[in-house]
Amino acid sequence: MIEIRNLSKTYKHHPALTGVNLEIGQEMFGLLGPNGAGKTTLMRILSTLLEPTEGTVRVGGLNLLSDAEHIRKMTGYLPQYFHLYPQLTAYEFLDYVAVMKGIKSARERKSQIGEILQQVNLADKAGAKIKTFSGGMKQRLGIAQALLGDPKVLIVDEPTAGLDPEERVRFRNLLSRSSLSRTVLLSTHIVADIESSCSRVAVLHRGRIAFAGSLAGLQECAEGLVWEAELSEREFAAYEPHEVVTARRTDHGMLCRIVSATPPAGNAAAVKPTLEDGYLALIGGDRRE
Ligand SMILES: Nc1ncnc2c1ncn2[C@@H]1O[C@H](COP(=O)(O)OP(=O)(O)OP(=O)(O)O)[C@@H](O)[C@H]1O
Repeated sequence: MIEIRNLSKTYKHHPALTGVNLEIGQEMFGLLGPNGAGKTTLMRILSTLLEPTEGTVRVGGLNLLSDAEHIRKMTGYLPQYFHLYPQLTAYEFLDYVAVMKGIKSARERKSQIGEILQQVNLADKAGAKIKTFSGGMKQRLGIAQALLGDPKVLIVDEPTAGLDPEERVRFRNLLSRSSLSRTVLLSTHIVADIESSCSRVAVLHRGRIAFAGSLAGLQECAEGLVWEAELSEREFAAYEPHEVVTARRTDHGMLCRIVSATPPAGNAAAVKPTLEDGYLALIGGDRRE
């Protein structure tokens, strides 16, 4: 559905994306990366809001530059930060967005909005003002506006940051359901969001694709690099903080999970990597920043 070839974006002299190649089918695809990796830049390009400096993007066979208008109609986008009108009701807001998206028939708007409000579980809040909504309800309304027009591609930028665990699960399930009939591209730096809902994943690191493939493949990036060891408090304090994934106090010191090419001294045991270990092994020392 989406084909990205040799894509680069430079802001003045700052390279935000360099030589990105990716293929995304009709699936729920995760884009993982630390802050500043270039996730938002990539999503804004795919949403036709930003022009690339170099490279080509095809969406459903159409070229992003020459068919931008067509692609915009096929794409729903939920940005990381978006403006909601607090004085409007959920229904009024969605009706306004639907008009902006070119859905001219009032009857068609009413039917779509009713259906989408059901999908995002806000049907009983249609007449409530947005200023009374919780963070999770606002995110669900954000997805509702992106779903208007039944887009073939849904692009969602860090949607779960700031949500409580229950709302995060609810939101992830909503995206999974949406991906049954379309391509969903989910950007996040929360590994658990990818683990629970995506079929494939790419890791963006300093503007480059460091990995693209299955979740099992990402996990394997840390094969042979993950250790569990009980460290004394002194050994623990001497450790590079970015190499310690978890540390729990015990009667004898600290029980640590460590991602490192060299095993910790003493009683370290090699353990099976998790998806998070694979991601941390790839982005490595950048966690120091
Ligand atoms: N308009 C801009 N002008 C100059 N530099 C920019 C601009 N927008 C982003 N950048 C820089 O480009 C790089 C990638 O930014 P981007 O926002 O795409 O990353 P991100 O992975 O989405 O990060 P975050 O999770 O923090 O939003 C960063 O170094 C950022 O400072």
